[in-house]
Amino acid sequence: MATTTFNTTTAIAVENISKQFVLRHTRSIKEAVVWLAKGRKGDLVEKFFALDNVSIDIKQGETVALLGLNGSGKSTLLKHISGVMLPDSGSVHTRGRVAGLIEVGAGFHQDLSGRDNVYLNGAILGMTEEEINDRFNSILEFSEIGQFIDTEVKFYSSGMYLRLAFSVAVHTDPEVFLVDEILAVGDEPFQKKCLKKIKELAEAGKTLVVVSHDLDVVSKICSRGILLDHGHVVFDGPIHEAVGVLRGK
Ligand SMILES: Nc1ncnc2c1ncn2[C@@H]1O[C@H](COP(=O)(O)OP(=O)(O)OP(=O)(O)O)[C@@H](O)[C@H]1O
Repeated sequence: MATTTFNTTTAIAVENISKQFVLRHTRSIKEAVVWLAKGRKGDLVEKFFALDNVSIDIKQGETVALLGLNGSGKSTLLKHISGVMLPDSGSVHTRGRVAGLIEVGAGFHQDLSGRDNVYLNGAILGMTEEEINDRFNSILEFSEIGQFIDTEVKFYSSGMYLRLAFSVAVHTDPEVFLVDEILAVGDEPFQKKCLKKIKELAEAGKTLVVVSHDLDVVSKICSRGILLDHGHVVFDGPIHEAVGVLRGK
């Protein structure tokens, strides 16, 4: 059994986590009747491991890419690191403020304006009202939302959500920054701006965990690659080697 110790240089310690989900597929009435007739023996629902005994130790200031084919468990692992999902077994410890973009619109209230959502989202991410007041103009400027800041966010496009959510997240001054594939909904100039900001965070010694299928981009911003396959870590090492393994080289 792998063990990770949470020492002073550790930013994220994932220890032996497992997560099972129900394999959702429809059952025929016949299958349900047979199951009932047999006295409800066995499981009518099938489960599978989205993460199977995963352990990772990420040091402060490391830039890490979670790689793998569709459904390999990358987003599930990132959600465990962010704390929005809890493991069935094992534990996750993080040091300092964790922020980032896991799902577009998460932490946003549909009926509130962009402005109110900046305060709501900022508070969820651990900023005080004063901190948000001080940074509000900078948040608005980075997002380029302009006059739409007072529009209810239910009328925002997915790119506008992303702009505001990313802008709030980077302004929380996080120790650990997490980014899922969602940058993809931004237009090219905004994506470039986000990547520049992500690089700045890395250069400032922040810890970065990125989920992406864009192997060229992750090769530029990350130094370590963790490759997942069916919920298992199958490779953990330098990014260029990880990309090579994934590409079958
Ligand atoms: N809430 C959920 N309930 C049931 N199954 C889920 C849930 N979330 C994820 N899964 C399943 O867990 C597996 C891993 O999903 P995950 O989103 O972590 O993969 P991924 O590596 O990020 O994939 P992709 O590259 O396609 O985004 C998939 O089979 C997915 O269908």
